[in-house]
Amino acid sequence: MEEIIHLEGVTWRRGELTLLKDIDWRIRRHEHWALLGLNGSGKTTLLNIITGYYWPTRGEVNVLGQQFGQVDLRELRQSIGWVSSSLQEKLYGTDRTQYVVISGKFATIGLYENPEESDFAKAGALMTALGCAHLWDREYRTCSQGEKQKLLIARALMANPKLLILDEPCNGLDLFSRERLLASIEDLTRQEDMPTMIYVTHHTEEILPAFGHTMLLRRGEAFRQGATSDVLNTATLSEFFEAPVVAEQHKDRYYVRMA
Ligand SMILES: Nc1ncnc2c1ncn2[C@@H]1O[C@H](COP(=O)(O)OP(=O)(O)OP(=O)(O)O)[C@@H](O)[C@H]1O
Repeated sequence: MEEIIHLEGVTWRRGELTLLKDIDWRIRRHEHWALLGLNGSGKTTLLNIITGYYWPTRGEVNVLGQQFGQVDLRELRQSIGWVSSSLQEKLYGTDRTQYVVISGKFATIGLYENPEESDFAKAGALMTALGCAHLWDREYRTCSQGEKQKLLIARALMANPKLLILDEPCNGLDLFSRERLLASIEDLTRQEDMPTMIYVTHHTEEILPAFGHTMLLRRGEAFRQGATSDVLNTATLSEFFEAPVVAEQHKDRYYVRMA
């Protein structure tokens, strides 16, 4: 399966409102994408379409080679990891972090199955890869926001997803926690057997070089999409934000300021 996502003409209406309009999007395997848009631009709505929680009013949705309408969505969702802050609130604060991670294999909040030796080994390896192995026996509630995000990514990877959605993972992080989390994500993208990733954000500077493609979403429309280096420039972003901005490149990342 070479295509991870293939959307054609996806439109989603709610009453009088058109919240997504004619979205075409094609993501190939191992092609990591950034999805950039301001508040209310439709990012979460689009993710809900991809994960089958919303049904498009019009258009075709094919995810992981499966055409929606002919697929068991619960089964498909087992191959998609969606890391978002809303999950953080649902987890049990008193659980040890190792169980928070391992329970990702079973997609449960709390661990009710007997994990195997290999599950502990895998959780340990993932936590090491994300730089949070030292938290192994800690209560989840005692971890910082940045640490929790790393644990949630490890948790999502326990299920061997083919698609990993990182939904604004740096929200609420200070500059240094953010950079530590981004460095861990960058490390992951370099490892073999990692899923194709979609990184959702409001901020261009969070888009790592590994996210070689970017879609700009504005008022439910795909304003521009393509190679990140072609999309994140002063002219395109000024038009996109409808405000004069300057995009500056520093170490293969793009920083935007008001002109
Ligand atoms: N079920 C719904 N019914 C009506 N309107 C909705 C529904 N879900 C989302 N919206 C509206 O659709 C628009 C896009 O919302 P969405 O949450 O997808 O944006 P977003 O890009 O994820 O925003 P943010 O960055 O703030 O999370 C918003 O105006 C929102 O109020």
